[in-house]
Amino acid sequence: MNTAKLTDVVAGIIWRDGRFLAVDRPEGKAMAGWWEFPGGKVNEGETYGQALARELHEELGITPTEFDYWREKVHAYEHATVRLRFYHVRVFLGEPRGLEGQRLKWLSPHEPPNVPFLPADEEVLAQLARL
Ligand SMILES: Nc1nc2c([nH]c(=O)n2[C@H]2C[C@H](O)[C@@H](COP(=O)(O)OP(=O)(O)OP(=O)(O)O)O2)c(=O)[nH]1
Ligand SMILES: [Mg+2]
Repeated sequence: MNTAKLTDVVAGIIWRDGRFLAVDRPEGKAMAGWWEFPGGKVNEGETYGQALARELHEELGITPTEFDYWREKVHAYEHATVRLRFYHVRVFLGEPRGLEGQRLKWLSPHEPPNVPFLPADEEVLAQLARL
């Protein structure tokens, strides 16, 4: 694995009433049509927490106020290897909206998602179901 090309990504598992928020990747993005946890690439000079707050604000218009780091997942796609850092977001301000044209779904961790999640997320979903 070429770690020189590792892309740091943060993603939020945003909880409400026992469900978490899934979004799809809109047309025009790499891997459009796949579903994921909201988030994105960490910018230079940013902490992970700052990156998470910025991405959730840009993509959903919410401000996370209580979140905890959960786990990491490294996955090699053809175009890049990503290091995903997942955070449980328990409290946030605002009502999530798909500001980049994403569709939103609140999913139970104990039911099959019935939408195609990005390959890196499959094992993460399986672990969520066991929490
Ligand atoms: N946000 C997010 N990205 C994921 C997940 N699983 C997964 O493999 N990825 C990958 C897809 C992308 O290669 C990368 C995230 O990059 P991105 O394109 O969404 O980054 P971004 O939001 O900063 O978007 P952009 O400004 O670069 O368009 O991580 C996930 O659950 N959430
Ligand atoms: Mg993103």
